[in-house]
Amino acid sequence: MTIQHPRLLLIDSYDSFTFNLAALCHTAIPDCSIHIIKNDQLTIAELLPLLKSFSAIIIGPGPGSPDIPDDVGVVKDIWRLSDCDLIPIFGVCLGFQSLVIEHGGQLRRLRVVKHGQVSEIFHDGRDIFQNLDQITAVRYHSYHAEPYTQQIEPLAWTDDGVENGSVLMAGRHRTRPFWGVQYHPESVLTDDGGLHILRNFWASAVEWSQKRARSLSPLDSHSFNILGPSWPHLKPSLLSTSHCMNSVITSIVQLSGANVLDISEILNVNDHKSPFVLLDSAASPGRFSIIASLLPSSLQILYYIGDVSVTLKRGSSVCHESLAREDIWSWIARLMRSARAINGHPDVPFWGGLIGTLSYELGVHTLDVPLRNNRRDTNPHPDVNLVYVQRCLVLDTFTSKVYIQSLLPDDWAWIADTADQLRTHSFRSTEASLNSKTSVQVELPDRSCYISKIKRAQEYLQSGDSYELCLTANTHLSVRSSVPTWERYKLLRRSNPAPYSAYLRLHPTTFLSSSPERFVSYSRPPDSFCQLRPIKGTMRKAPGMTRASAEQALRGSQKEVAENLMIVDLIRHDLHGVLGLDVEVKQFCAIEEYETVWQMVSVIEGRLPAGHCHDKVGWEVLRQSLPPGSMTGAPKKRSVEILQSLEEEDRSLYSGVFGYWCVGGGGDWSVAIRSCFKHESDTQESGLENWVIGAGGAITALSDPQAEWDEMLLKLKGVLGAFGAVKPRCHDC
Ligand SMILES: C=C(O[C@@H]1C=C(C(=O)O)C=C[C@H]1O)C(=O)O
Ligand SMILES: NC(=O)CC[C@H](N)C(=O)O
Repeated sequence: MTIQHPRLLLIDSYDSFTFNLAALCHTAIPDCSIHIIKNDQLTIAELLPLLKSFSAIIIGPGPGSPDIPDDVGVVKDIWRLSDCDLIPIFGVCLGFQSLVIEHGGQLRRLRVVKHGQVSEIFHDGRDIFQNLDQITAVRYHSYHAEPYTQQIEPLAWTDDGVENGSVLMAGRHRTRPFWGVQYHPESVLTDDGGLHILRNFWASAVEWSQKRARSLSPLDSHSFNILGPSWPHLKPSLLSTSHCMNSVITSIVQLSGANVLDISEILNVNDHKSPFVLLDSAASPGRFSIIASLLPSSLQILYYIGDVSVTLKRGSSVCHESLAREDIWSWIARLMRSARAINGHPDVPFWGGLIGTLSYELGVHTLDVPLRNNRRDTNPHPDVNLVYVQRCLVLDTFTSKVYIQSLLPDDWAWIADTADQLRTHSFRSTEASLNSKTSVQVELPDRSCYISKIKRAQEYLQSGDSYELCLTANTHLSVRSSVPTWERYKLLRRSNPAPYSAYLRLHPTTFLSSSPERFVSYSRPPDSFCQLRPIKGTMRKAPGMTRASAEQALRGSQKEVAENLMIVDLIRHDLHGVLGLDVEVKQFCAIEEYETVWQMVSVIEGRLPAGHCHDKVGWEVLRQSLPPGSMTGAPKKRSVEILQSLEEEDRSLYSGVFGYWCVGGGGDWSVAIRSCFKHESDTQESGLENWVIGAGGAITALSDPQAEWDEMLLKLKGVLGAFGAVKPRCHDC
């Protein structure tokens, strides 16, 4: 066996932690290359001839049950390898359960399922636990395997006390080179039980292979074609940077007291017939606010999933450009490649570029999960709605500097004119008020129906199909009022100021946001790195509640930390999938204060390997990571399928993202929550505005249905403030 260049085959059962496991193997087994296949990609007959080119197989975790053939695919057959095909195998969670039950062990459901929980693992220091002290490790499982069989030797346990008693945590086959662990070695909170165990497995695998004089055949090109490139594989399109053709011109005005609302009004936000976009850092930790000055000729890009063309609007002129063989993501990337610009001010995150929204279903579609058949009848909103911004103002709320920027050649006259308008304007605090004639009807989700969905979600958690499900529901508002949407936004901003606030009037949709959650931001090359800031854990700001008590309630809660941990692990996987090895959790479960709630926020960062940089990398991360994990649950694909069956309507803009892609190469996209949106045809036809507000929360096995209903209402309440709507009743808010 060639130990210098080991080759691993990692079988993925559609889990959201697979790339974390690949990264751990890469660290544990120096110089190894890893090929990842799905468990239904090859039959055992197709796989067998390839095995001689691999040093070992890793069988990953996954949703479902090891005794359901569709859930494990080829894994079931792998244990039946004949002696001459034998190869060392290491199974994780679902992979381990399969190992045990295929060798005579019993599969049982845990009485109390363990998702995202840290447990002490006991072992007697033998075999793959050699040289290890007691370890703590993260568990994501609903089933466990009982090794009442001659063939499996138990190696580790945990003690769940009255909940589940002693639960098998690791074992090996007595005669064949098969090992496995029930816990997750790749989780960010697993200690030495992660890296060390894989190193020990590898040492045992090498020893076994040497004893058998097993040699490794080269991977021929035919096999390579079947398997695809090894991980980490950076897409060739990520390895070159476009040449910059365009230049940004900037002028800076120092204005004490400048506020984003006044600036928007100077830039004609009150002309409701025209599009307008504002990305507003209305609260800490937000810093820059971006206000576009759109032209009648500004390009608007609209796309509905399923369309073969993209709709391009410039004022009243509309045309359709065929996507030909491209998808919408590559089409946009190509547009931005030609728009690449230089020379903008280095302190300013946005110099011009695309601003707008991407729907939740756009991400669902990327995951290959079927959408509702009739979606276009019930959801008229575009799945992509972006405008190309050539002129904009960026307000640095920390320094009160306003950066006036243009991508148009020699646009100095507009810049000078705008600077003059700002200098002569007397800034005041623009107040919004509700028109007393406003009448609002609020159609809340039905409580008993929502609670029964929470219970159904929990059944999926019990059956091992998901570890966490972010269940949501839409609230519909019928508003008869003469309050323009801009005034409505000001009300929202006042009642629920948030770091990722936004006013996006992008016909046919108007979207108002008071989101606290950044999804992904990426800095401009050459130092491009990506940052994700998932939120899980929400606590109402009750009078007298201090940061310390919020911390105690959130960080001290096993349930809340588990919810957050699952999403952190999922996002690490999403990032490892695009960027390769360099992914790090920079902040775990910190408490942040917002206007009406405390939130628990983690920060995960990643970058391309040294020497590589590309202005498309952030876009690629976005494409591969939608919908946001915090809005789906884990494992993402199965969770999204379940949510599609539980939720009655498209989420549409809610749970998607909004933000920008700057011509300088950076970008920033926030999660579209605590937001509302409406379609312009509603108002035109009936004089009634129909607004939609989505809200929800992560359901885990530990969730109390009533508390989850209350949490959903709490999130909703922040947005209802913009409508002066009768507050929904809940026990706790
Ligand atoms: C589902 C929503 O929020 C999501 C769920 C959270 C939670 O479960 O604590 C927190 C932030 C969001 O990721 C929402 O605001 O509607
Ligand atoms: N993480 C996993 O692989 C979980 C395995 C299985 N779905 C269970 O719940 O037990």
